[in-house]
Amino acid sequence: MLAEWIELSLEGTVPTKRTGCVAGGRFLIHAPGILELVPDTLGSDAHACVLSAGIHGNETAPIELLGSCLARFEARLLTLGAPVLVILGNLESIRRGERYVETNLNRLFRRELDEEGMEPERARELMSAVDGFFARHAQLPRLHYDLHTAIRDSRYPRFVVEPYAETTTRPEQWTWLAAANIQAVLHQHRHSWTFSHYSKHYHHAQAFTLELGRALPFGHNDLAALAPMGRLLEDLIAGRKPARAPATQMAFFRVAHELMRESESFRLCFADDTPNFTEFPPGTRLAEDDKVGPFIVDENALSVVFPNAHVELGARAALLATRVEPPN
Ligand SMILES: O=C(O)CCC(=O)N[C@@H](CCC(=O)O)C(=O)O
Ligand SMILES: [Zn+2]
Repeated sequence: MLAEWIELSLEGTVPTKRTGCVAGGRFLIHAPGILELVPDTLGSDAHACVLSAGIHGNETAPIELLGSCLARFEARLLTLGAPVLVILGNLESIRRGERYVETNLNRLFRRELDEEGMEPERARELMSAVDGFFARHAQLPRLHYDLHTAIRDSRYPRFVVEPYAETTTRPEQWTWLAAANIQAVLHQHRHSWTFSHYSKHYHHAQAFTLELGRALPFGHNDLAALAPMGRLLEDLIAGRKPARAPATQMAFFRVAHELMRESESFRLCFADDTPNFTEFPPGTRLAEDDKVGPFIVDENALSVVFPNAHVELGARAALLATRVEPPN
């Protein structure tokens, strides 16, 4: 049943059997694309884990990765030892293979949200699912990995975005991520209303957006490159202590500026296929916008992440970051 859950969710089929047994516990289907796994017994290092994918519909590798973890339950190669909320975010955009349908779901995760439409409705449903899940497992440390892939190549193909919030990231997180072959970390400098930010800001969870390579259609992903990340997910699901590696093997960056698309005239002054983390020296003209004028790199070199001139008006068109020391 679990192995088929992703397919059934994408078909829009609500299974008649919404609860049942898995190795080490049971599953509950709360709504399309929202599945909770409840263990009979907690593992020695159990966290309450939210694992989400498909917040952007064209980012398929994380969906395949979660699918292979679920399939391992069926094969009894994995035993549940922690409560896990598995989420497929934007079902209609996954069906269409598009980033979003009407608006970017990953900018809507705030409790004051008053917009109407498919994505705002889904954001409210997902926020409520996360609230209920963390309330049901309040005795456990909270964790949320929101799994994505990036539009373009990257100097660091696998990296995480650490959302901005008052809660600090526990040092062990860096060691788990390093062992999972994450190559870089980008600290956000302000609130961003993404899904991982929601769990960190409102629930004080250890939370990240994980970028796991490039966005490709189903069946074209290199899951071998994600095997260490698959092992980290399986350790979390089993409630085991994950493998560790020195945090210093990752490169750390902090966002210094955010380029916003303020008008129709906005354009980036570098090639569309410029890889993430490409560094531009002082004096480089990075963007032009009739409304706010040009953006020119001042005295410190800046690395560009997620450049996209075609975002909605008022939305983020790129993050500009500087290299920083690894946390102690
Ligand atoms: O490759 C891109 O340009 C976008 C990839 C992506 O979807 N990234 C996330 C990052 C979220 C964050 O800032 O934590 C997004 O833009 O939503
Ligand atoms: Zn994404």
